[in-house]
Amino acid sequence: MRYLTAGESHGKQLTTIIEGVPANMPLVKEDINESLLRRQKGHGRGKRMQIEKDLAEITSGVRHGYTLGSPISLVVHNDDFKHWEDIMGEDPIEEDTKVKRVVSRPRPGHADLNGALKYGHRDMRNVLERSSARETTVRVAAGAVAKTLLKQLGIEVSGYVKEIAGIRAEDDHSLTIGERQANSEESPVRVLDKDVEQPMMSAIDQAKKEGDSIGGVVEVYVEGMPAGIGSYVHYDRKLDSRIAGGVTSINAFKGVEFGIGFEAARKNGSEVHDEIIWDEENGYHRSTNRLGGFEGGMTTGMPIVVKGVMKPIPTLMLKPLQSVDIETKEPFKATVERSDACAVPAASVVMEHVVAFELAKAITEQFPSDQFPKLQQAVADYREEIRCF
Ligand SMILES: Cc1cc2nc3c(=O)[nH]c(=O)nc-3n(C[C@H](O)[C@H](O)[C@H](O)COP(=O)(O)O)c2cc1C
Ligand SMILES: C=C(O[C@@H]1CC(C(=O)O)=C[C@@H](OP(=O)(O)O)[C@H]1O)C(=O)O
Repeated sequence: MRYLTAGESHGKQLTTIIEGVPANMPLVKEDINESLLRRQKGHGRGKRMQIEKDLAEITSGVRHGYTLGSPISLVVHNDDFKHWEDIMGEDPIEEDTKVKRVVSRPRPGHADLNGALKYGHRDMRNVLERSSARETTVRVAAGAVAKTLLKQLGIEVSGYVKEIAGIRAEDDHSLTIGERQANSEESPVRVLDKDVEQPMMSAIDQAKKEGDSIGGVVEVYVEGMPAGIGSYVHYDRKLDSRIAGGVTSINAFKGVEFGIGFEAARKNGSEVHDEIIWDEENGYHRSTNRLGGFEGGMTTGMPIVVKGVMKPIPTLMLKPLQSVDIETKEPFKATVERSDACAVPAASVVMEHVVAFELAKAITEQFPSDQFPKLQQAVADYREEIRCF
């Protein structure tokens, strides 16, 4: 499976084309829209989310509720486009109108300056429209298709917030994945630990009041992946590496950890690795899951636990950072009309879907996947084979 996305933040629409989804898999647009709605929620979002109501239109690849095996294309319209039609339209405009609207002031922390240098855009709107995290809408839509596939193979993926502005949620290891999903859905900051919900919300409100922004850490938890998915034989088939690449490709994500992550650097080997045990009912498994479900680029069959760190939002409402106008070379301090103060809760939904896509991709590479019922059978057979191995 693979996908591409197209679309600008204030353009007409966002599009994704997903290739490689097996034929005859049940898929309805409600599966996708539920995910899109979840991404829009979360305390700390700015005014844009009040304008948009993200809904996916399936424009190809699905017929009567089943996939065809042909590319699936999904479209999400930007409701904000109506306010930007004259700026974002495709038709040529008068030269003097154009000059007045040029964005010549790169925002620190964004793609603006580097993108302008690379593509030669003197109007940095040409960069910022595409580099915006608005694109994560259709990444979530593609991930929702992946989640639908995984769910029907008994694999569940859940994303939630672990930390905002240094306030950390305690992990209750007894929580099932169903409880993780339900609890995060109920929380305005998508956190499982109720004790930190209010402090996190207050930290977001404080940052908003000060016109500043905050970041955090999100976690994705996966249950039901059989052992041995991915590969050790080549760098580009290692599944943990693909997941890490996917996670750091999300706007504002700066790092990834599996299991105890960076903490492993401060521990002895005896405190890091997971001992192997076996019993008749479950086959091979581990007494601990400190490595977060991966060894040698492959799943161990234990839950996958992966964290991503999101930097604070770069656009600051009342504390604009210094930059340089590329036309005048004069320094300036950027003023803005709107921005999110914290998008960590929304980003946990994005990461959930990005991880789901990598997992579905790995599964469809490893098993025959032209026809969904055959894929289901192959995965079931493999589960039995490794249980008895
Ligand atoms: C869900 C989500 C919402 C975001 N909202 C904003 C925002 O309102 N304002 C902003 O300046 N950056 C926002 N960002 C972050 C920027 O898109 C990102 O920092 C920028 O594109 C530069 O990319 P980089 O941080 O990965 O280098 C958001 C990111 C995500 C994942
Ligand atoms: C539109 C979304 O997020 C946007 C991501 C974003 C950025 O710079 O990344 C900037 C803001 O856009 P605007 O300037 O239009 O207010 C966010 O609202 C979204 O998540 O759907």
